[in-house]
Amino acid sequence: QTNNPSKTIDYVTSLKDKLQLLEQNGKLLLNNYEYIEKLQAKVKTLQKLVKHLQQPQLAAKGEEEEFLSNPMNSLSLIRQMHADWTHVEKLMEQPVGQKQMDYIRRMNERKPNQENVEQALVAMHRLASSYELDAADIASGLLDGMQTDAKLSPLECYEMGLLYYNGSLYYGSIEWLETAKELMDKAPSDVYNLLGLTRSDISHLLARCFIALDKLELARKVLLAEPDLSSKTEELLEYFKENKPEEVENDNLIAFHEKTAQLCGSSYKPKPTRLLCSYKTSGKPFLRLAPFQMEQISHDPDIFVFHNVISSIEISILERETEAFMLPARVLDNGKSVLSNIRTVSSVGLPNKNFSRQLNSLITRIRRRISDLSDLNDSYYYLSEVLKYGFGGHYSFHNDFLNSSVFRDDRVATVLLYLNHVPSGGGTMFTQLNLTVQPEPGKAVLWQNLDVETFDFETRNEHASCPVKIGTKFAMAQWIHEREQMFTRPCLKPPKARVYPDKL
Ligand SMILES: O=C(O)CCC(=O)C(=O)O
Ligand SMILES: [Fe+2]
Repeated sequence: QTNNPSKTIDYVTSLKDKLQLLEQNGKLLLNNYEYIEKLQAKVKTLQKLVKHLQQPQLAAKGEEEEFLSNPMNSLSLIRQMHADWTHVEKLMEQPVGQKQMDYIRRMNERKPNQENVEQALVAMHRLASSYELDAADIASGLLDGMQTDAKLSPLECYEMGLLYYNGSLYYGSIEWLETAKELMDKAPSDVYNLLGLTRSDISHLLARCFIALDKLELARKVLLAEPDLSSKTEELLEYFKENKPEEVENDNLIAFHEKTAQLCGSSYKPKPTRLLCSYKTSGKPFLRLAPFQMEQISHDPDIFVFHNVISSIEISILERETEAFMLPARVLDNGKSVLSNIRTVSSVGLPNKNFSRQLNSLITRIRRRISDLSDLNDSYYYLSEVLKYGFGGHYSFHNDFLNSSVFRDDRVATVLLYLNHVPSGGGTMFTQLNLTVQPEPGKAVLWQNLDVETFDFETRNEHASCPVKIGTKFAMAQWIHEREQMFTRPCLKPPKARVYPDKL
């Protein structure tokens, strides 16, 4: 399916993987229509036969003796009883839809697994918790003030409730379970039953949440209101009390920066500034020919935004050619790169020897442009990354400096280049500056990770990627290192705050 064998399926981020799911669902549907047709054909044949075999019954009704005294009727009945029912039996025994059954079994291997579902549930949790959204709103398609025509069914709401229950977050669980119940009551359907969820399953778990919170009366009320459970209420309560769930901490359900809703949410408005927009023509000589539109969005620390840094053709080449190489991104933890729920994005490091020459040379051109706009020197052996965030995808607040004795050559600045429009969410928020930059294709934002003069850590530029609400976020990050600046930007004062351990 892809030209990179190590590519893992990512249903949350990758549109391609999601499209494939939709396609598979379509194929399963067709397969099932075929199965239903086969079943119907069998039913029809059986009906025809049975109707035929009903004839003696109809003819004899009320006049059985007279009917049987007629030799033709007797012969017919004897023959029919001997032979015809055997045919019916044979027909009944004939298997139906084997081919379709084999198909659905074969498709099992390609279905999302429990882990995939959990990832999607956690992504939804990230949206709910960072944007302070209600379960009922989300379920009805309302995402942070934006009404969409998508909805959740009681089945998904129940799964959310279960996720929180298993992470010992009982209030969260109760909210989702109550939503599941309301949805079920509003539009009752035996489909939910057939798919394995009954109203009493929900009440059951709800009561367990109340017991875990020592709210016995509420638990009793829930059980008494459930026809299937009411007679067993006291018994169940006893059992739940004796078998309270263990306290479990699920790292995936971490709390978010308290400013996320304010800085990333739909009500965020940038503060008016007196800062200027201009064309950047100074610096590298090439800028006199092709200046960048530049906006200063923060002063002390200085943060700049540049427009039209990359063309839509270049963006589509980047997108098309990097897709197959994207893998869940890692963060540095004590010098080691590890997977972590503080950064949920797919990425690929650049340049990459597996890329085509065309792509690598495009990346070199983009990096030269980044170097031009930032007045900083870059070198190909420093990392940059193409990033793709799916729904709920985020990067928790952090600084980009490495502060590690292993990497003494620290990151002096970051340029983040946005490659698409994100319909909702996905901004870059500067948590201490109360500032959020919203992605737009071709827009770049430049901030310093080290103080311009002292090369000390610029902690005020702590930032985060807002969880994506709708759509995906596609971007490229370029971290620029201090060593390359050695001859153009001498360190005026030695960094004071940077204390590295003596030994590597
Ligand atoms: O995607 C963003 O907005 C921020 C990304 C970022 O901070 C990083 O990758 O270091
Ligand atoms: Fe960062």
